[in-house]
Amino acid sequence: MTPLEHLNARRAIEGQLRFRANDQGLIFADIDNDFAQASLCLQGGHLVSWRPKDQARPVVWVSSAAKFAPGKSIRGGVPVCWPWFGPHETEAGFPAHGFARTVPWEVTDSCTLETGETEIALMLLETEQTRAQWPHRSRLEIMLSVGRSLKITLMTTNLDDHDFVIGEALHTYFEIGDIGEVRVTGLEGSEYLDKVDNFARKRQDGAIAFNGETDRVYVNTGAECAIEDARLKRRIRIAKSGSQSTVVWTPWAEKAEKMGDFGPGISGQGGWREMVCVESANALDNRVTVPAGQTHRLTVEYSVEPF
Ligand SMILES: O=P(O)(O)OC[C@H]1O[C@@H](O)[C@H](O)[C@@H](O)[C@@H]1O
Repeated sequence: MTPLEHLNARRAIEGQLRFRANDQGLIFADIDNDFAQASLCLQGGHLVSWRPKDQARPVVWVSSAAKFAPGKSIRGGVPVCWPWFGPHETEAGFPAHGFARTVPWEVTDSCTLETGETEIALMLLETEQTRAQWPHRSRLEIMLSVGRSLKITLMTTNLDDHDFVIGEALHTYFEIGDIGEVRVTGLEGSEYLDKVDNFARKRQDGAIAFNGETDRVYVNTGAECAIEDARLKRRIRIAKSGSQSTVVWTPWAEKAEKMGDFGPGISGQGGWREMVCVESANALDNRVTVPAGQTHRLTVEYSVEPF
């Protein structure tokens, strides 16, 4: 049996969940149940897409130019940023947003819930690279429940005899009609660090609308957010727990051009216009101390309603 056949024999669910490999050897879990379709790349524990069946367009966006290759991060989906967010504090050579999104994970469980939703759980596999960059004994797990809503829990367990500090994010790319026509609500009055203005501390006045590169870490907020999308006539709700930061990011034209993997988009105006990242995080002021022997959980739930 090949590893893929073995995985399908142990963890596939007839009519709901099947594993496949791409031409680069990456393995994906494809989920199709009564409520939604989704695809998850085992590398990075990275959900690549999610479309509830009552939606014509996916809710989790992935670039048509995304690379699906060993050791490469995927442009779109739900990258798992861990055990740090942004650049590493002291080591400039370590990858931005940590290593979790580019290393192999393994499937530890899969099942159908009583509701008919599909649940899948994965665990990050330690490698020489992860041990060199993270010299603490820990276990990182992700649990996804795919249905009309999408629930994700990221679980960090400290297996060491000392406390450690993590930064983390579920760096979700949401699909939208056009960046010029959406508003993000829920962060009114919150304090943020503005990454496009040298991390200046500011306070959010009203809902967020976009007319240029935006890269903000809202701190000390566990608030539910929503993306109001006038063009796709839908509101995406983002509820969370165990997360005190929310990152809002759009690269806009110039940065997207430089980054080079946003694709032309459905409109042909640039894929970057059809996504916005609203990331449930613990970053900067809100990095988390995980005491020895304890588990920290970050949970999100995404749902969609007419707008
Ligand atoms: O290109 P990456 O590493 O996936 O990061 C994308 C963006 O991720 C956001 O979370 C950061 O705030 C941005 O500064 C960054 O550009």
